Amino acid sequence: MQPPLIHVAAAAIIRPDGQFLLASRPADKPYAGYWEFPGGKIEAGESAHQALVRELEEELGIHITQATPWITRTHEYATATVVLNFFRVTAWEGQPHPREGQTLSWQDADNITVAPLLPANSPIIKALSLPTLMGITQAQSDPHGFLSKLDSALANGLKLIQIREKDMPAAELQAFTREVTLRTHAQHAYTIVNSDIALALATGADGVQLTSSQLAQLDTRPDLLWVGASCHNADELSRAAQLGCDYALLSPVLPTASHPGAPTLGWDEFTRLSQQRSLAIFALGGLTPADLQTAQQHGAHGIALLRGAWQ
Ligand SMILES: Nc1nc2c([nH]c(=O)n2[C@H]2C[C@H](O)[C@@H](COP(=O)(O)OP(=O)(O)OP(=O)(O)O)O2)c(=O)[nH]1
Ligand SMILES: [Mg+2]
Repeated sequence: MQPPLIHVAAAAIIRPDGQFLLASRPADKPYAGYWEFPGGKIEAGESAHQALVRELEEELGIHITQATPWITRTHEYATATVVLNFFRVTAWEGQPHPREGQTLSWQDADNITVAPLLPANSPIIKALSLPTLMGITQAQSDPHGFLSKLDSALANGLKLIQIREKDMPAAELQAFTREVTLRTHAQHAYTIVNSDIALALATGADGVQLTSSQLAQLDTRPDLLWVGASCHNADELSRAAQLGCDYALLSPVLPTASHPGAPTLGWDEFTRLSQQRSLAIFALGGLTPADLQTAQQHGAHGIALLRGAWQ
């Protein structure tokens, strides 16, 4: 017999300081004492968002006013398969308080102090430590000048850099990657290297961004903290999820200066493609920092910027 399929809506309730709320499951429920994201089962006739609003009123006495769809993970427990629809909740009315005998705790993704977590939740905690804004380097014409732009961007809070310098000679790229990594690490930020796994490993960078052709060829996830993939369609997104990537860049969302007139996804297609995905998705293509909220409203984890990150 197939185990029953249970659909759940759950919330990463995120404060402006980045801390999020976990709750310990009350004594009368399965997995009592385990820590979870507040939420619960979607009832017949409800959307995931409606279920989330209801559950957070019932469990925490808050009324949420800003919730964006985020990551969907399926987990097989012994007695049921659970489809968890996670949302990022960033605005609410009222103070969260335990209404069902739970214990509540605000936590940092990098330093979880409660245990045990529900087994399905570790990838979600990891995704909470993934910054929402990625800057893709544009250094080829002037690597030295670029480093001072990088320093300003880091000083302004940029936490995720992707090095993508297709035309830089290998020796120069290696030195550049080491330099960028030193500077990002000094600011507790991450460096991702485009496509070159060996370079990422050799330079102490934090991750690799796989191209679509690498995605098709690799059969194991590279051994780095962050593995992302460049995706343009549903098949590539599925492949990235299968390989265990943490995130995908989905592009091109809007027209770009570099490819005028080229076909774009637009936000509707972006939403359709990114729905029900088990990994975080960044929108890329023709965006500015002001598009972050729009992207998240359409199901993105965040946005990736080329020139817009360095102005
Ligand atoms: N709320 C929540 N449930 C999770 C998480 N991770 C995870 O695997 N689950 C599983 C545990 C449960 O099997 C299911 C959620 O069901 P629940 O017991 O919270 O449902 P509910 O609030 O509607 O409770 P009930 O009234 O039906 O007892 O999803 C999570 O982070 N939050
Ligand atoms: Mg619940």
